[in-house]
Amino acid sequence: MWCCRLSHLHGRLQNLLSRGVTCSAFQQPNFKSLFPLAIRWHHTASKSLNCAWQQHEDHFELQYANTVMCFDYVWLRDHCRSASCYNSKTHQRSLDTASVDLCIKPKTIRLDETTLFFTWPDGHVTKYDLDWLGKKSYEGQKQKVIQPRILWNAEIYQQAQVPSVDFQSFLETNDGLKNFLQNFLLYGIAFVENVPPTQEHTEKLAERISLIRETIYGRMWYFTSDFSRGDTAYTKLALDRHTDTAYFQEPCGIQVFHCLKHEGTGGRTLLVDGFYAADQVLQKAPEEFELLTKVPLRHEYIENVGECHNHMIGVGPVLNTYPWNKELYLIRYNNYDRAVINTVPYDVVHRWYTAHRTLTVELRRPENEFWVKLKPGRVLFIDNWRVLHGRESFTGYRQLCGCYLTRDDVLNTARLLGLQA
Ligand SMILES: C[N+](C)(C)CCCC[C@H](N)C(=O)O
Ligand SMILES: O=C(O)CCC(=O)C(=O)O
Ligand SMILES: [Fe+2]
Repeated sequence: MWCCRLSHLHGRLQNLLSRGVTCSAFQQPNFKSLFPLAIRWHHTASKSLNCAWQQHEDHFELQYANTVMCFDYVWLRDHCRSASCYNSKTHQRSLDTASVDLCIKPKTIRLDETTLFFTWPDGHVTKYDLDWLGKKSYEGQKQKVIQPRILWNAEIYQQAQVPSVDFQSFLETNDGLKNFLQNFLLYGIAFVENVPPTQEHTEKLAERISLIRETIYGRMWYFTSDFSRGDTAYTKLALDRHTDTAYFQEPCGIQVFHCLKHEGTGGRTLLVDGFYAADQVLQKAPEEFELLTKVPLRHEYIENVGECHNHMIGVGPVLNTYPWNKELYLIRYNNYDRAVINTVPYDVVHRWYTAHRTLTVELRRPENEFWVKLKPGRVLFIDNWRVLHGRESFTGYRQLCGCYLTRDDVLNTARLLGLQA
């Protein structure tokens, strides 16, 4: 067959899938499938368009803009943007995909300028713009850059001199908000300055970019070292680097911290870019990185203090990557809240501990630690899916307020401002 430029993963997927549902027509060799239309290439008249296509037995192949793309026929029918298949006002599919014959093939295919026309056996016509197919295809999106990020250690972050955004400009201008979000997306942390040191003003900030995620800790939280809750956060003890709410099925996306008062010593905040550390693991020990993406873990929060009774459990690997491009999108790292491991046998457990140690060594390198003293007026936003936080032990009276944000809504705001998120 001509179209052999399938990625490894894709190849394996296809093997797997071909053992599942296949169309009987493909299994019985007939004259047509022995002599597919492979030799009959269709070229566009204009050389400048640089487009060629051919109709294979089980897929449509398109060469356009220096990319070879292979499309499944059901996919081509399913993504039809005609008025009866797709509501362009709501951007929702109207077509019932289950009504599409899984063995569907177009009756005819025609290219006119930059539009491909597929006529289906029932006479329905689907039009595709070549650029649209180029952008939306598997092969096209594989080439697309992943979320732009600047992975950092303390030196990289400090040298970058990332500016903080002023409270007023954050609240009142789209540019202020956009700059803030751009930095937040790039580094996973961002600061707002000159915020009046009250819970109400902190809440206003949060609401400017997102919905506040209410949790067992409340909507806005306000805490001191009074052990009002059954967690070390509510003490004066040091806290090693961690991500919060690893014990939720979906850990909180963003954490907001505003230190309203501290009369005492210590209490500095530690920040570590988890993606930078994970990337070091990927470079040095790729099979350990892989294992950290594979072994599912439980994290657990059990609380019985005063009126507070909670038992939360979240399941997922330490490193979460997208299966199609291996991009890391979430790290769950909380050694305090990690529950009993019993999801894999003992030999895998041992390899997992080795991999976890490698990651921990990276996370603990002093050069990866960025320390800041939170002060009244300076609000810190942390991407809790990427950047770990911790704190130094402290003395005296210390008041912190803040909240969690829903990640979807922060990204929504970023996209509406024209940012890639
Ligand atoms: C105080 N505040 C509400 C911010 C967090 C409390 C959560 C602490 C928990 N061990 C965790 O890491 O998720
Ligand atoms: O007290 C601090 O600075 C942070 C404590 C903490 O980790 C948390 O509240 O999530
Ligand atoms: Fe925390």
